[in-house]
Amino acid sequence: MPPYPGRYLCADFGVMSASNKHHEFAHSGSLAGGTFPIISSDPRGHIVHSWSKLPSWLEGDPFPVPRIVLSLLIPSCVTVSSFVLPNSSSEILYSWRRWDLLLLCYLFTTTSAIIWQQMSPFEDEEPGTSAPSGSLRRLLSLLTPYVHRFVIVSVFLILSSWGEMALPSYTGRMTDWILNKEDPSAFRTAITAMSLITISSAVTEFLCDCIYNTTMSRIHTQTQGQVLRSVLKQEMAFFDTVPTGDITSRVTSDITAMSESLSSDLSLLMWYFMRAVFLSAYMCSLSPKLTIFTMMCLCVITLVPKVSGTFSQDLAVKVQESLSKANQVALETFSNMKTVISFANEDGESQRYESKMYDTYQLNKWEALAYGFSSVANSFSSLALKVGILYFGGRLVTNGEVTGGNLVSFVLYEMQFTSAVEVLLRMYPDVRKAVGSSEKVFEYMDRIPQMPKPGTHVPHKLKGHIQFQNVTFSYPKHPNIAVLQDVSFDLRPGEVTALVGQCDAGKSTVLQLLLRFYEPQNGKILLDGKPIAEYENQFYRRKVSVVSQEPALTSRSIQRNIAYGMEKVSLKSVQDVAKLAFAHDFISELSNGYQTGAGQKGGQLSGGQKQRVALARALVRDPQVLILDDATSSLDTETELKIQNVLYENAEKRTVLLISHRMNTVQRAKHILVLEDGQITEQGNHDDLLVQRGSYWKLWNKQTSSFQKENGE
Ligand SMILES: Nc1ncnc2c1ncn2[C@@H]1O[C@H](COP(=O)(O)OP(=O)(O)OP(=O)(O)O)[C@@H](O)[C@H]1O
Repeated sequence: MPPYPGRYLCADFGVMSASNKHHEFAHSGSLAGGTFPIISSDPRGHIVHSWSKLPSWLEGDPFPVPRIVLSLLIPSCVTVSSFVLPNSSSEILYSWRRWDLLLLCYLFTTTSAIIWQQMSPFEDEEPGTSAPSGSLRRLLSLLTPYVHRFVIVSVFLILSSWGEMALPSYTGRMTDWILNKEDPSAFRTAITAMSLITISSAVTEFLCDCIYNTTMSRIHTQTQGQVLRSVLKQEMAFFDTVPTGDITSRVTSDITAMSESLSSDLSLLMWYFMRAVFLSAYMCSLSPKLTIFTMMCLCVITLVPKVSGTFSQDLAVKVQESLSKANQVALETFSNMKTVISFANEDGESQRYESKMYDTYQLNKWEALAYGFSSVANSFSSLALKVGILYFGGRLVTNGEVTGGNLVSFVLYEMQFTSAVEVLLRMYPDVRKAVGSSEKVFEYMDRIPQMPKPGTHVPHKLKGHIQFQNVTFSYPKHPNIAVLQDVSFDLRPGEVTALVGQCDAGKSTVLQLLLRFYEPQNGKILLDGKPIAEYENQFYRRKVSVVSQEPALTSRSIQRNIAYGMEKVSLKSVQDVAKLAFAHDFISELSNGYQTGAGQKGGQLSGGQKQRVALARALVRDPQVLILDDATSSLDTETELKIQNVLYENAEKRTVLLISHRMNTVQRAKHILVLEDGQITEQGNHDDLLVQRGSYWKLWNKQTSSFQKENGE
């Protein structure tokens, strides 16, 4: 099935079919063992896949595997010996004195125990990671909405796989007819039937491929959108702790690897599983003994890819992590190009990138080695299987247990089956690798944001009265450092309140809490008497607007930057707010006016221009609460004064919080809060605070004296 044709040209067997049956076998083995996933989330929001390892009647048994293996020992030995030593089944029960048989039994027991151990699923120690089989099931769950299409695909799949059995079946029959010198017309009929069935099989395969691939493309697109949506819903702490390179790599390359696995590997899995079912059924009808022997050999050789696959999957995860670290360096460098150039650190950044890439190269070498090793190991085990099957098949022929024609058919089926296994063994590590890629994607997709449930409150009228009540907060990255301690204050409607303090006092943190980027550990933040978390998100973000010191603009037109996040805003409204923010004049002078692109991160505008565009962007929403975090720091004194006038003159319309380092911008504020080491130490108006001769007085004196010095007064 495209994009992987699903047929392999084997030198010795001609065109052979491949199968993913082994993969399915391994997982159905774990199901047979009574395992099933339990999905829950830990307190940090990570999805945890845990596994109930054994059925309830076996839980609490400290030695379940040896016990089960020992109980199966004698029947297993009898079964094996019936193949190896014909007519000795009963004899073996009384032959424990024979060292060779005893050795054979223990050899079988050990092998069974190892197989059992290997097939039991992994337990998740790490929160947020899912077991490989869990990921596979999760991959399959993506297909659920398209179940009706898969029903059609399955029907075509069955018909096509069944049709493929015609060639070996009719070849066997023709052999019998030739050997028995039967009617030549029967020979012609057989050839016609065989051709018709094979052509029908090819047509159904084509239809199956078309439906399957269109469905898969749709699933790919949807998954990519789902992951991005899920990432965008995460709380700010997630973006603080997870590097941007990591997130980008998950949303782009990991999803591509995962969808490739869905479209090629999963298609192979389905296709060849069905084929293997038909092959084994036909083989069983011809010689049950030889079929059982083939299956038993398959059980043993599945160990090889299982072991090598686990190793290369671990390596694949490490390579991905290492690559994402290198990407992070490149991303950081490109986004800070001006800093890199101004400090002439191009070589330093190149070296940093090269050193990360060197780490990836080292891991890649191990990965290549592991891949080579697994290929060789798979080839050897496949060779051993072929020899074994030919040996026992030959014995059955000489014993006369199957007819000549049936033997030919059986050998043809068997060759398809073994070559399918051979291809499967070769691709098994790749499948594991793809499943490995999907683990992190699902980790992001299933991550529950650590935020309270979104609120629904949408009042008709909002006054804009903000209250901080005994708020204590530390950033998730440093949970032991309280950035705000027991902070209480009011931002009253119709007033400009200023927040001042030394660097690192926690001023911007107040803003971040107001914007609901983080949740305080203690205390409440209320808007008109209701906790801010109870307000509907869109409504809240429209009513509470912020302009920061370094506003982030996007690479779209200035008009669209001002109207960012709003659906229908006329050019006239945009121009009106731009005039209020004293941005209209400079925008009109640009080559394309409001349609001029702002450049990446607003890079084509100066710091002051960016701040004015950001102010217009906040004002266009007509917010009830406006927060300015050093928002005019890059403006010249004259423009800053003009903007201040606008704010103070329109103060009665809304609640304004002014965070500033420049003391001259805050002195007109009705209420001034002084923040020191995360605590409000003084509050009042400018004159009251100067009289107190406290921290505010010191800050004021410091700035005015340095201003006087600068002006030579
Ligand atoms: N995302 C974050 N994760 C961890 N710690 C942070 C984070 N943001 C700020 N901090 C820390 O919180 C403290 C207060 O920072 P904040 O930015 O609120 O101070 P500020 O008063 O606004 O400083 P400035 O005036 O220099 O902007 C600082 O020690 C800072 O290192």
